[in-house]
Amino acid sequence: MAIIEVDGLVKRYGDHTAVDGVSFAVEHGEIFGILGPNGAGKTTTVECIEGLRTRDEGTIRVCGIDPQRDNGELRQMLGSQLQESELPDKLQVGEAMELYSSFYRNPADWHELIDMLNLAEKIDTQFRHLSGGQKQRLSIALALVGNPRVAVLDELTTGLDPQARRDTWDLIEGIRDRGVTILLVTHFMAEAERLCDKLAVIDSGRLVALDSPAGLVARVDGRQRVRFRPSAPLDHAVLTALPEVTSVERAGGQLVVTGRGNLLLAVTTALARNQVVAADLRVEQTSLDDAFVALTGRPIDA
Ligand SMILES: Nc1ncnc2c1ncn2[C@@H]1O[C@H](COP(=O)(O)OP(=O)(O)OP(=O)(O)O)[C@@H](O)[C@H]1O
Repeated sequence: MAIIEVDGLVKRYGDHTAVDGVSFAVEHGEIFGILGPNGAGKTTTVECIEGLRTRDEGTIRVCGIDPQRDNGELRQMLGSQLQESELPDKLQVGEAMELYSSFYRNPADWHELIDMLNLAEKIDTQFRHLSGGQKQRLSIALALVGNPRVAVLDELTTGLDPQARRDTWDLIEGIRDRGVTILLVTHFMAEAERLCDKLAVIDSGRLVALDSPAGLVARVDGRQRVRFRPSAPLDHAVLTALPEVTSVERAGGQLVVTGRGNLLLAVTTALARNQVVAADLRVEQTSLDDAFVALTGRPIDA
């Protein structure tokens, strides 16, 4: 059963159409990712879902509620991650949890949440003295304190170091296991691939694909990359002439050959014929990054 339904969403800022006819449905219990480059319209989309922005066209339902019509009821169902600037510097962790609990009819046991998020030792610590990772964990705790059916997490792991990011991913999976549906905004491929059951890929305000990470990769499957360091200068035409090869690029001292079929055999045979040895040879399979490039024509961070 769909817990969030977005149909033909349009949002304009003056002459600029930030979201241009986006439609998707999020099923109960999913981790649903909205993936796209900076400025694609991801935050605008989720803020329309959260009832924080007024849409220009289309319909939205969250647990059957129109966010624009019944915002009070929506607040009881939906937990939003706070932006860092929204908490006063001197507010202590325990005080923040107590305050936010008071906003809800049926709050969670915040002490239990604080334990789960590994913040028990920080209950008396002021917000300004928390590390980046601790602030993120507190913002997740605050998003969950109302016992929401849906949690919206926007750029959750931006600014975290790799270990804190992986810890946060484990945490998100734990929250989903408690039955909370998660709407996750991200521009990290690894995060999308690791966490999301389904992804809406948004580019320039439009939905360009709606699929599981594996489904997106499968669309461009069959494409491979062979990467190596040639032992001697090599005319690229030797490789581009091969029917298996679609492109040859230089990356530092390496050559990156993209293609299909038995690419490895074709490339190594051509190199041997030209008395070139391939050092540090690696074969890379298609990733979500490749799928994104195939869908939008450019890498996500371009
Ligand atoms: N309040 C606003 N007024 C005018 N333009 C806005 C406003 N908010 C966003 N925009 C513009 O709308 C477009 C979409 O912005 P949005 O923040 O939704 O993108 P995003 O995909 O979340 O980007 P990011 O990853 O950088 O946060 C951008 O071009 C942005 O500059």
